Amino acid sequence: MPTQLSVNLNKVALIRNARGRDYPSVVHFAELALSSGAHGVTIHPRPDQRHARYADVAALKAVVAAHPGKELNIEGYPDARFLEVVLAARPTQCTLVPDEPGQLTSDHGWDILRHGGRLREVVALLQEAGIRVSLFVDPDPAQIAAAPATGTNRVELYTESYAHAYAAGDWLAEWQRFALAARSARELGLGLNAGHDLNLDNLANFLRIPGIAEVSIGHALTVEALEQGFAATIRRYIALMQAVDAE
Ligand SMILES: CC(=O)[C@@H](O)[C@H](O)COP(=O)(O)O
Ligand SMILES: NCC(=O)COP(=O)(O)O
Repeated sequence: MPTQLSVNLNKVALIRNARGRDYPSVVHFAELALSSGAHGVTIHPRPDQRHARYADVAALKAVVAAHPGKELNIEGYPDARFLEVVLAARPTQCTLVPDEPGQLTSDHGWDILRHGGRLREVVALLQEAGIRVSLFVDPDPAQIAAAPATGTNRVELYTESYAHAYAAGDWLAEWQRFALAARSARELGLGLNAGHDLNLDNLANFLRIPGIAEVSIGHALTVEALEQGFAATIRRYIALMQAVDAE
């Protein structure tokens, strides 16, 4: 099956929150993402709600429901508030991430060997509600080997180290580490997702690893959209101002 793209809208939400009104609208950008061919949308509400908010979950559920076959993925740390919101909305997928409350961004995968018992309980709770579960993991064969005992459907490989190596021009060893981790996951019967700092430069090479079901991409995708639209938008402003001057 071809790899699916889930567009992470956290950074759209971050800009929205800067002005205290619904502009840019996360719902509107979800519509744009889905109607442009993305298979799904992702948000990662954090406890401080500095970008995606818990209230966005239900709003996005409604948008995705209007696009049959498309998916909503909610990422986050499984504290009581997060689980309450996710269980109420029943997204297609919930990706559990081991974040600290004030964390700038996700920077490591689960230590499943240590937290497997708790993860098993949470995975079961979410699956009983019909939600597919993915666990955010480092490309570490020992952690991946521990994942099936939690009952999780998938793992999401945390790709920051690959993205960093790719940007430095020395990616082969890191790519091989991910390829090996991916193979272990596949052999254990786990579905495979990947994400963090993937972008238009590093993605094609990464996808030569077989069996990646889904990539979720947000930060770079938002910056790339800005870069690709910025000059054209400025030209429209200049043209508009010149037209007024010429009146
Ligand atoms: C789990 C993961 O890698 C993404 O959720 C990423 O952390 C994006 O979150 P931020 O937009 O908060 O950095
Ligand atoms: N799960 C990763 C994700 O949703 C997006 O990460 P990033 O592209 O914002 O780094």
